[in-house]
Amino acid sequence: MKMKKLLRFIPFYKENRPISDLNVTGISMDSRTTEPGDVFICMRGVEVDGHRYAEDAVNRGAVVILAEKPVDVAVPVILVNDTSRALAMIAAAFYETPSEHLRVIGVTGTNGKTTITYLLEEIFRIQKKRTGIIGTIQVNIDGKTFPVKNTTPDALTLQRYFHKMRKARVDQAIMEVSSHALDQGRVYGCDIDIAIFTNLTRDHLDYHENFDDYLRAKSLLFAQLGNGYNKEREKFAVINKDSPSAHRFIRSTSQGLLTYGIHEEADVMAEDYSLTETGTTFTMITPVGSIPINSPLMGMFSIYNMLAAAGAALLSGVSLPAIQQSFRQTKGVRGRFEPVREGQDFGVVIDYAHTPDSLENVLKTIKEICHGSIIIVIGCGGDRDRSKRPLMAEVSMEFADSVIFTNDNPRSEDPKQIFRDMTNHLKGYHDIIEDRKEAIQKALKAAKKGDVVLIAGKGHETYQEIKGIRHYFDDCEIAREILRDMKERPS
Ligand SMILES: CC(=O)N[C@H]1[C@@H](OP(=O)(O)OP(=O)(O)OC[C@H]2O[C@@H](n3ccc(=O)[nH]c3=O)[C@H](O)[C@@H]2O)O[C@H](CO)[C@@H](O)[C@@H]1O[C@H](C)C(=O)N[C@@H](C)C(=O)N[C@H](CCC(=O)O)C(=O)O
Ligand SMILES: Nc1ncnc2c1ncn2[C@@H]1O[C@H](COP(=O)(O)OP(=O)(O)OP(=O)(O)O)[C@@H](O)[C@H]1O
Ligand SMILES: N[C@H](CCC[C@H](N)C(=O)O)C(=O)O
Ligand SMILES: [Mg+2]
Repeated sequence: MKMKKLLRFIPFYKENRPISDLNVTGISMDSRTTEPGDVFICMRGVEVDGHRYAEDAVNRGAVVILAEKPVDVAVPVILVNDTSRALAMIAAAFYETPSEHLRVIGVTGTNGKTTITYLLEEIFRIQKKRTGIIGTIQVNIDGKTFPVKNTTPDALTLQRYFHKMRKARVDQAIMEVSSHALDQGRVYGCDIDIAIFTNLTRDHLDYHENFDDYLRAKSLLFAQLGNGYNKEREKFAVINKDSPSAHRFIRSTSQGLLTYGIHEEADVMAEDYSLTETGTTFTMITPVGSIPINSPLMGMFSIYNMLAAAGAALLSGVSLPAIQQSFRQTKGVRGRFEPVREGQDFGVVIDYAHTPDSLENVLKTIKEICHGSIIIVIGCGGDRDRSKRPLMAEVSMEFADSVIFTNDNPRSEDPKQIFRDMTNHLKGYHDIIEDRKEAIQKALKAAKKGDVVLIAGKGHETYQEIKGIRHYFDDCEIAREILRDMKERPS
């Protein structure tokens, strides 16, 4: 493709040499994987500055460099104000602005993104639509899966996936949009039709300067709504009206608005709800009528997730009975309040709660259904927000009867430091067992009839990252193994 053609998507640039006929065959943002014929884009990263690698990229065959400041290389250099935005626009252009031709729903917020994307996927599948999902667990394009490194991929990978979706004739794309992604402009070149906001509570304050900065990043999704190429379809923001930050998100967008909630007056609401051991029931009130909902999903937070999904589905033209059917049939999402049943007489739940708020929600839900004691196994991830560690520990101590702190993904950190951050200020009794398998074993062996063991923090993850190495580890599989073993060899 002609470089000039790609540059048409960038409002302002300056070249140090004429590039009139220059052809590029690919885009690269990493000198380690640059290929001959690529345009190399220098990104200012969190760890290093990509401008340093311009020469390496040229040595690997890059034919032109896009940068924010002059770099001394033997090929033409194009200067732009912001390479993150330029990457997003050029990647979209290179793949023929694929999101413009897809219907795209983007979900942001601290908790509930993955769950809502899967609820929506189930709804659209019942409608016989071809779906594409991009998120924490994996990318899934009409049944074909791809592993992921980030919840929201970098701009180049993202556009490549949208392109794949177009080729697979996907009707509906559904993606999670993280605050890191918004801050780094990963979704800048995306044409999003419906943007959902779930909630905003404490997380990622290692990356964002403070809570307001975190909120500002999240609200970019709504500020950008309608900036895409497709001006024919109306765009909508779907906002949780019960969130204390709702008004900030509502104010950020000039597009259509649909609100949902339980306590505040909203367009889509839940009334007469009841939370039981087998799920939730409520009446869903919407602008097109009311309908009873009966779902195996547990807890108040699940009602919010269903309202958000229902709001976006209604805006996409799905009927109320189809939404009702989907919520009734849903199997839930891997690692989200996932029960493990091996015939034992106590409950075991695997859950991805890794923020103080999600942990509190899950524990409160268990408290409502558990007649015995609650035993929790939990840790906090390394190289992530330290400020949430004491809060997660406090929530565990407040709601559980027995607490075992253990490793999550320590990453590059010393696990002992993570435990100190979690427990230094605690007064009550708790166990610390570094080895996660041993911790799970202790919890399961201690459980009595009617108790519930919550194994929190890692959900669907099938690895444990220790000092840069990912070791195979699956909470659900380990719990099953131990439970079967306990059945065969009762003590
Ligand atoms: C902290 C963070 O967000 N890091 C992300 C960021 O990497 P970075 O800025 O650190 O990159 P860098 O290493 O400094 O390199 C800068 C540039 O130089 C280039 N480079 C570097 C070295 C070299 O030899 N040659 C070269 O060209 C790099 O390719 C890059 O373009 O940009 C990369 C590409 O987009 C991301 O993959 C990477 O995510 C890392 C893996 C990560 O762990 N991110 C987490 C914190 C994250 O983003 N999480 C969110 C949300 C999680 C949630 O759901 O709660 C997510 O969306 O996943
Ligand atoms: N609406 C909600 N409000 C609060 N907590 C929730 C909500 N939905 C789910 N949770 C809790 O948060 C955990 C993570 O849920 P989910 O994976 O859907 O969130 P996410 O926003 O995708 O998280 P991540 O930022 O890691 O991608 C769940 O295991 C559950 O404990
Ligand atoms: N996507 C989140 C997941 C955290 C999950 C938890 N298991 C951890 O490793 O901290 C993050 O990268 O912050
Ligand atoms: Mg997620």
